Amino acid sequence: MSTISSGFAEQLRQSSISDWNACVQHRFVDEIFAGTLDDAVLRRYLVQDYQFINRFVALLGAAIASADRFAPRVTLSQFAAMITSDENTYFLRSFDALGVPEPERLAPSLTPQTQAFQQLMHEAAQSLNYANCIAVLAVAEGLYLDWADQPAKQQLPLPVRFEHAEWITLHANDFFRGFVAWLRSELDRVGPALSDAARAEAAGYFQRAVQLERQFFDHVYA
Ligand SMILES: Cc1ncc(C[n+]2csc(CCO)c2C)c(N)n1
Repeated sequence: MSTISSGFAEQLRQSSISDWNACVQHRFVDEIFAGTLDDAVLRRYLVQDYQFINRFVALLGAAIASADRFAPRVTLSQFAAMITSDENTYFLRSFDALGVPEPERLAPSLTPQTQAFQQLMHEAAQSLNYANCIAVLAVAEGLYLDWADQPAKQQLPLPVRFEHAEWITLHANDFFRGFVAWLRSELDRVGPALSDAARAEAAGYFQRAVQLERQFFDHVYA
């Protein structure tokens, strides 16, 4: 790694900076803040995104299992409890508002982009390697914090519809800020102790995740 002035988390982000910024500045982000997102786009996005949660919770479980000490197990368990309760209702209420029928909520046909992301989360979980798991979590969470919590966007009034407004506030709040800061501090903590090969492996997971995030945003417009 070339940067000496920053920790492992920031080195990883810099290694994917063009895809990272493309996500933060994506058309989807501008449109959800403006409240102008096309319902068909939002619907494709939410239907596919809802299929994340299953593998995502399994990935959290693998991070809990592979952590090197008790404190991170507690933090990750508390986060798992939150996302398996509060977040679920946003999807269900949005599906009601958008008229998404039951089969499409529960078992939609998965796009290649969704399948690729599921596969990545599955591989990271199966590796039972804490740095790999945290690298993928740091993208899935950190990128969402960075698009939702931009200072310039926070000046704007929230969009009127809850489907837009709550998807922003779910990812721009103090609890989520704290969790993302903790994920980054975990990467900084464990990164320096890794072998070069293990650090490269974790970096590979991180970079693949950022690429897939970008493709996921793009593909709901296709
Ligand atoms: C493609 C895609 N990438 C990341 C997230 C963000 N995310 C996934 S699970 C989770 C935890 C609960 O908020 C968060 C923030 C997403 N929704 N969709």
